[in-house]
This record gives sequence, structure tokens and C-alpha cells, in this order.
Amino acid sequence: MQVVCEDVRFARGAFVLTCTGTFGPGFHLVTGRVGSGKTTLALLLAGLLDPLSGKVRRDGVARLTLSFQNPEYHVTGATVRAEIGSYGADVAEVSAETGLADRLDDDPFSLSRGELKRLHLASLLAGEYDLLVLDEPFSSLDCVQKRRLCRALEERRGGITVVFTHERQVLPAVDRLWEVEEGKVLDLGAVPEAIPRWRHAPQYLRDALARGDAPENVTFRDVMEARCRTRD
Ligand SMILES: Nc1ncnc2c1ncn2[C@@H]1O[C@H](COP(=O)(O)OP(=O)(O)OP(=O)(O)O)[C@@H](O)[C@H]1O
Repeated sequence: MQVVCEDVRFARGAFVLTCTGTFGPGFHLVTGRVGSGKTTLALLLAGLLDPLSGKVRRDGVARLTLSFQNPEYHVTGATVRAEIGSYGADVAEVSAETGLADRLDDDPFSLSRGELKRLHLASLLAGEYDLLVLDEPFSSLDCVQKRRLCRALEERRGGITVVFTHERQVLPAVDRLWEVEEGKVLDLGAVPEAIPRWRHAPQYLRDALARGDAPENVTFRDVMEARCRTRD
């Protein structure tokens, strides 16, 4: 199973995105500045945009989904109950997990942005996908929810998970790092070898590298463990 970008080129006015690379099974983290082309790449990977030239091949991918940054884009149900059901997810489970058991008959648009994001992600992650593309899944979540989301993503087995994010504090452990620089998609390689090449690395990771520590992954916990190892 893999998503292969073969000489992909996409343009909108002056903006051009290019990508050659393979998203294999595992967890991919894609970062880049505002407007660098992350959402464009997410849409191309999920097949919601077609390249102008080149090809996005989805080998062995039968079930795929894309989570938009704005949870409102996903709403189709008139009630929270109907909304959870629209994903094919278990209403009791998802409502308990999200603390929305007493809001089942409410309009999803009456929820706060964070509540709606949580509802969307919990409903979505109840499903199984060969390719799961998440655009800014951490936005609108508090720290506790971000950590829960990291755990849920890390626990996924099999398939390809691609997370596009600006998040700088709470990150999941990942297998491969990518960066988008002004439309150019760069495969930095597998973690941990890719970490020193990561220009968008959060400050805690930069500090660790500057100290000479060698974290095994990108989470704050990995940095703390590397610090302990170095001191030993
Ligand atoms: N529908 C559109 N029409 C014209 N230009 C667009 C359109 N959508 C995006 N763009 C432009 O394409 C470029 C890349 O946008 P994209 O949304 O992929 O960036 P991004 O890295 O996801 O940004 P952000 O971090 O703000 O989410 C930007 O310059 C953006 O203004």
C-alpha cells in the first residue's frame, strides 16, 4: 500500500506546487509556512484535486478519507446524533468519548468550534482507512484533547496516515517527515535520521539538537528521554 506522487505539478495563478515522493504505510508529518501549499498537497493526495501534470498513484488504497481543517465543512446531520451516525460511527461510544452525550438532539452548529472538531475527529477515527489525510487536526483543540488525538493516531495500525500541521507543542510520534517550501514538497526521510534536517522543528526539538541530544522521535517526551540518556 502506498501513495506515489510522480512528477506532480499543480498551479493556481502564480502559485505552483511540485511533488515527487512516496507516502508508504506509517505515519507522515508534513509541515510548512502559511500558504506554502500544505492543503493543496492534502487535496491532491486524497484525490480532491487532480495534478496539472504528473500523477498521484494510490496503490492498494481502497478506503480513504480527508479531514478538513474546518470541521464545519463535514457537517451533514441536523443533530449531533445524526452527525455521528453519518460517519457510520457508534453514537453512544462517540458521544461518551467526546462528552456530548447530553447534546445528542442539538444542532451540530450549536457546538463550540472545539467541540465540533472533537466530534468530527472522534467520528472519523472510529472508521478504518487505508489512507487517512488530516489537515490541521490539532486546531481548535486544547492541550488535553491534542494529547488524546496524538494517542489515537499513534494507536492506528496499518494504512497510511498523513498529518498536515502548524502544531508546535503537542506532536505525535511519527515515521517520516516532510516539508513544503513555497510549493516544493520535500521528503526529509525517516525519523529519527530526518529530525536534524527538519527546518520547521519545534523549539524544544531545536534546543535538544543544539545541546547534542539525539531524540528518537519528535515528541516532547522523546526530547526528555534523550536528555536523560545524554546525562547518563
Ligand atoms: N482556490 C484558490 N484560488 C487561488 N489561490 C488559491 C486557492 N486556494 C489556495 N490558493 C493559494 O495557493 C497557495 C497555497 O495554499 P494552501 O492552502 O495549499 O497553503 P497552506 O500551506 O495549506 O496554508 P495554511 O498554512 O495557511 O493553511 C496560497 O498562496 C493560496 O493563497
